[in-house]
Amino acid sequence: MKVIEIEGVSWTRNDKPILKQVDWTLQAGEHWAIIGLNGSGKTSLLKMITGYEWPSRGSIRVLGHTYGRCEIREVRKKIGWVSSALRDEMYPSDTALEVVISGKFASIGLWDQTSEVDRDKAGNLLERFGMARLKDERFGTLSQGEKQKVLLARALMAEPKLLILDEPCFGLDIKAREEVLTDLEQTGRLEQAPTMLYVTHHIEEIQPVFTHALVLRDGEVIAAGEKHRTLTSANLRDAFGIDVQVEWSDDRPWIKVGNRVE
Ligand SMILES: Nc1ncnc2c1ncn2[C@@H]1O[C@H](COP(=O)(O)OP(=O)(O)OP(=O)(O)O)[C@@H](O)[C@H]1O
Repeated sequence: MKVIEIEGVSWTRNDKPILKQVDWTLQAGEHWAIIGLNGSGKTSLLKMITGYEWPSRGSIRVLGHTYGRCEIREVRKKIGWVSSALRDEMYPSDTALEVVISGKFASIGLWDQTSEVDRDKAGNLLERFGMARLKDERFGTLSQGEKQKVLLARALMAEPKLLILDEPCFGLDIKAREEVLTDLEQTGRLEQAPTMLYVTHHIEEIQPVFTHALVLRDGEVIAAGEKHRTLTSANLRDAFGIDVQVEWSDDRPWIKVGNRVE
């Protein structure tokens, strides 16, 4: 099954081309990383996938629904969203458990009745990420890394088919970052794992569970496919405009930086 099918998508704002003729298919069973510099169009592509922006040209099909011919709000219920920005959007006085439960309703704060089943499920998700002991702590008092784990559990509460991770490790120290990455690795390997889409400009965050990568430069796809074939020194030099060398270690790519390429 195709999870995302993007055909000939271009997006222009104020005469500025932001996405240029993007073609991309993501099949079930694959987990993708989207790589590109600041301003290369990563967030814009995510907005197309979640239907918050509309392409100037081309077609978008997500989880079998063609945008323009479906109820996008229904599709969004199957898409989980985790970003670093979400850390600041939750109510600091809600407990970690309440924040996780709110994922069921895709709401900020808890406004609906919750059941014993919801509380158990949220508790189990926190436990999966080693956070059970913090379930009654106020969200605002948690560390950045703990908040991000709570937000991952929150996204999984609604059992999404597609999980979008938009720079989830932004602002985390190396220990917290590795903990969140380990949780993602574990999530992607679950039997009922959602398809994961990880957006970053730090390629060393691409865990072994990610199978494919799409490299963007100035709104254009310069490489897309199996990660070892796409995350090459040549492609990343092209994408980043500096001399870089990629080295793989334990199936993770690491980057060494040389001189600027003109
Ligand atoms: N709604 C909009 N109107 C006009 N320009 C926009 C709009 N959204 C994005 N852009 C521009 O499109 C380009 C791509 O932005 P986008 O946020 O998609 O990049 P990005 O790869 O996600 O960058 P970052 O890593 O900094 O988040 C940028 O130059 C940005 O200023």
